[in-house]
Amino acid sequence: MPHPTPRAFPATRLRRNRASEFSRRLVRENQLTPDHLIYPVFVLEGEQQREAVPSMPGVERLSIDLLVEQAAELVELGIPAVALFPVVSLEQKDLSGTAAWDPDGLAQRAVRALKQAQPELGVMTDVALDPFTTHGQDGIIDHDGYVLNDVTVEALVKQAVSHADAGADVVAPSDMMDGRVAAIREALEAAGHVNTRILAYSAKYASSYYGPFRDAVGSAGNFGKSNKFSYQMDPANSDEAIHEVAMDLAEGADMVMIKPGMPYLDIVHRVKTELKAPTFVYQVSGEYAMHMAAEQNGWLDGDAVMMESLMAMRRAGADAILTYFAVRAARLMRDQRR
Ligand SMILES: NCc1[nH]cc(CCC(=O)O)c1CC(=O)O
Ligand SMILES: [Mg+2]
Repeated sequence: MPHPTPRAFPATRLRRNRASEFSRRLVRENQLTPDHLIYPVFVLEGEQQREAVPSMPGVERLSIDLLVEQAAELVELGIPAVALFPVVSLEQKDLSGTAAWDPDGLAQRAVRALKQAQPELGVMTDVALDPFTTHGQDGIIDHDGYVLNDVTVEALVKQAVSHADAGADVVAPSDMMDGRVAAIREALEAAGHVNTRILAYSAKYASSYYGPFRDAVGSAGNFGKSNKFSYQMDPANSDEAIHEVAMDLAEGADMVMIKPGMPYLDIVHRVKTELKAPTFVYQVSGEYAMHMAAEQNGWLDGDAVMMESLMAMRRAGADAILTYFAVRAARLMRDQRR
């Protein structure tokens, strides 16, 4: 599209507005504030437990008591929500991930503790079986290791309802089974949870950028050399993402997610412009790890590329961003306002 009133140089000098900070601010087309951030956290059993994740410098797994302390800072910083990822021991895992819908499971207890301590902080839960299966797949497998769709959906429904029963504000199926949003929505309605939001990981790609996350939740070891190609999307596809998102919206999703982030911003842009629904993006563990590695080597300015990467997601059309940088970015924004 040509500019509606094309004018020639020197009547137009595009550098004029860039000449001062005040005019750069006035013509800035996109904003990034703490309102746009969601903080993913890894939850551990026990008390006063804090474990570093080596492939994610600066990220720690926390026991519920320490997570509750962290939640106070999130509220103070103006971050609207957390996304919980439980880390359970191998003894609690089995072939079908039955610990996932235990009403007193780690995620369910974490939800209750957070909602009690910080009622205004939105709590999102991950609906998928991978933290709870011995094989590390997101669903229940047959003898050949194929993840069974409809059997898995039944398990996911139990998991999602148990999260809502515990007080989760948003359940976020990240499993990529077909039909799970409709099934979860129906069960939530039947259970009276009419305002529980569903954030559907609608276009989740079979990405190698998830490596550090699998270290963090301890699903990597069991997972070994297998992959998730039979349910997560092929990175070569883009129309298919529109199809996935449209279906999840039709099934009752309130918000949709594109994942990973920076390598998939074309998808974020298409989804937002074509479907016009609340569109979130996940800056995943591998993206975080790359930024941190470059920063620690002195190769990139960490704060600057962090903010640039987040703004790029906003510019592409993301309404909110799940990012391990949420706290660091919100602290930086607070300090810059002072
Ligand atoms: N349900 C699995 C899940 N939920 C979030 C992530 C990745 C998040 C990240 O890399 O930060 C994954 C990884 C996977 O599909 O194996
Ligand atoms: Mg789908």
